[in-house]
Order: sequence, then C-alpha cells, then structure tokens
Amino acid sequence: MVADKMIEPVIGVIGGSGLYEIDGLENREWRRCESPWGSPSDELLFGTLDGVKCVFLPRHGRGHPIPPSRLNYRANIDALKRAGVTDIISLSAVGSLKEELAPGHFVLVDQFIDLTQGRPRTFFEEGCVAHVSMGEPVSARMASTLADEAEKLGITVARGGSYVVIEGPQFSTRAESELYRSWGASVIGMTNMPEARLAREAEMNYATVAMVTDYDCWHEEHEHVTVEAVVRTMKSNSKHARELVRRAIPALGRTRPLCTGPGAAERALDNAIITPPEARDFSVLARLDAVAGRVLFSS
Ligand SMILES: CSC[C@H]1O[C@H](OP(=O)(O)O)[C@H](O)[C@@H]1O
Ligand SMILES: Nc1ncnc2[nH]cnc12
Repeated sequence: MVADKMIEPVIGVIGGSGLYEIDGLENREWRRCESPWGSPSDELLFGTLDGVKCVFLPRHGRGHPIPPSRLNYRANIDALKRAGVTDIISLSAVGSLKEELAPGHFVLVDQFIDLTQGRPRTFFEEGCVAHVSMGEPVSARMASTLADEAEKLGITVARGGSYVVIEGPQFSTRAESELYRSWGASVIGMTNMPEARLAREAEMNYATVAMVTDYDCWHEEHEHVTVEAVVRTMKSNSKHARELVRRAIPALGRTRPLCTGPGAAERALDNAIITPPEARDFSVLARLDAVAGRVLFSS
C-alpha cells in the first residue's frame, strides 16, 4: 500500500445473466452514456448506497438481447470509467468444473483462461501501443471483501479458482469440459474476457463473483447445462447476489489509500505505454481520454 493519495471509490456493478437491477439504490437514475468506442449494452443506472456512489450496467442489456460475442466490452468499460467508477464487481453465472463447487455456491475467482476468439480486447491499437500486466487479473482486496460479506450472509464461498472463458454461444462439448477439468480450472463462462483485460487497461480494479448454476456437461449424475437450468438456479442465486451487492458496496466504498497490492489496477498504465509521445497518433489518442487520460494528458 502507498498512502500518497486517498481514493473515494465509486463502485461499478456489471450484472450478468439474471441480474438486471440492484436493490436498495437511492437517488436512482438510468442515464444513457455514450462512448467513443460505441454504445454500451444499456443505459447506466446511477445511485448511492449508504452514501457510496455506484453505477450498475446490465451486461447483456435489460431483457438480455446481446450475446457474449456481440457485447461491446470496450464501450461498457469506457462508459463505466467515464462515470467515475474505480472498482468493478462483475457478477456472472458459471458452470462448475469441480465436484465440490455445487450450484448455488459462489466462487471468488482469481484467474482466467481466455479462449475467446476475435473479440476486440484492447483500447491500445495502432498509434498508441501499451502492454499492461495481467499476472494477477483480480483485485485481491475486492475479492477478499466480497468473500467476507458473502460468508456473513451464509453463502458457501470458494476463495480463488480459475474461470475458463469460452467464445460460445453454444455450451461446451463433453471432451472440452473434461479438458478444462484436466487443467484444474474451477468454473466456465462466456463473458469475463476481454472484460477483465479492458478493466485493467482502464486502471479499474476488477473482481468477479462467479455464481455456480450447473455442472456444465461432465458430471454423470447431473443434467447437462441448459438455459432453463441456468435461469432456474439464478432465480434462487439472485436473492443472495442482490444481498451481497447490497452489503459489499458500502464495505468497498470506504475512503482508502491508493492500492498497490496483488491485482490492484490503479497505476496499471505507469510504464505500460511503449509508443513514445512523438510517435503517437493524435487521432487515436482522442478516444483514450477516459481510459488513459491520467498518463497521456496529465503533466
Ligand atoms: C444464460 S447461460 C450463458 C450465459 O450466462 C453467463 O453470462 P454472464 O457472465 O453475463 O452471467 C455466461 O457467460 C453466458 O453468457
Ligand atoms: N456451463 C456453462 N458454460 C458456459 N457458460 C455458462 N454460464 C452458466 N453455465 C455455463
């Protein structure tokens, strides 16, 4: 920890399948937010919880019209950054790849295995190249607070685990599912990459609450995953998810020093941009104003 600067956190919540609202928000207002990267999935819901500013975005849009491969992850992350968000809680329905992670359990994942294909995955394209560290993609501070709050609510929680991100939209074959199990991965889903990469580039802390809805298709005693099964389990998970968000926002929203612990993102761009100022393309820099303004435009 470096105590040179205090942060007033603004908590962003990205709601996944089955989570299109959050509870208990005061001063609620849905607002349309534009981004130079295109349109986010939906309007953003602004509000406060116990005085902490927060912003909610339904990942797939209200009514779930947008599939994982067509989400504009860059616009979503850029819009949250423009809204002042410092810390993102990502809520996701996932399949379990381990016997002990049963439907209804929450996993505070700490790693991702990215098998997505062809999704735009960086804000730093030709004209301004950057390479940020992804060794610890999740904020350990946020994950630990989320796990503590979930345990207080009586939710069964696993601290740590790898989330395999597939392209979808189809679920996996059994051979694929067995392969991911042989890698030791914990859960499987379709959305957390490139979301976590882009959050890191935009210097926002990121933590995922992976809510187990099914055993994918490897477990001999459980049905293979279907949307119906995911939605059914999410209906019971969502009460826990909403309670967790209700408690975690005030806990994460306390004024705190700038964090430099494992998975902290707030200074991810220090020493990450390799293109020197004189070689940068000005037309590209304009749309980096929100995600990289701190390093590009401040003296
Ligand atoms: C509705 S089942 C598959 C769908 O659910 C998960 O989405 P999210 O992470 O937004 O909860 C999964 O990744 C798929 O997109
Ligand atoms: N088994 C599974 N595979 C991919 N995404 C999921 N979301 C929920 N369950 C899933």
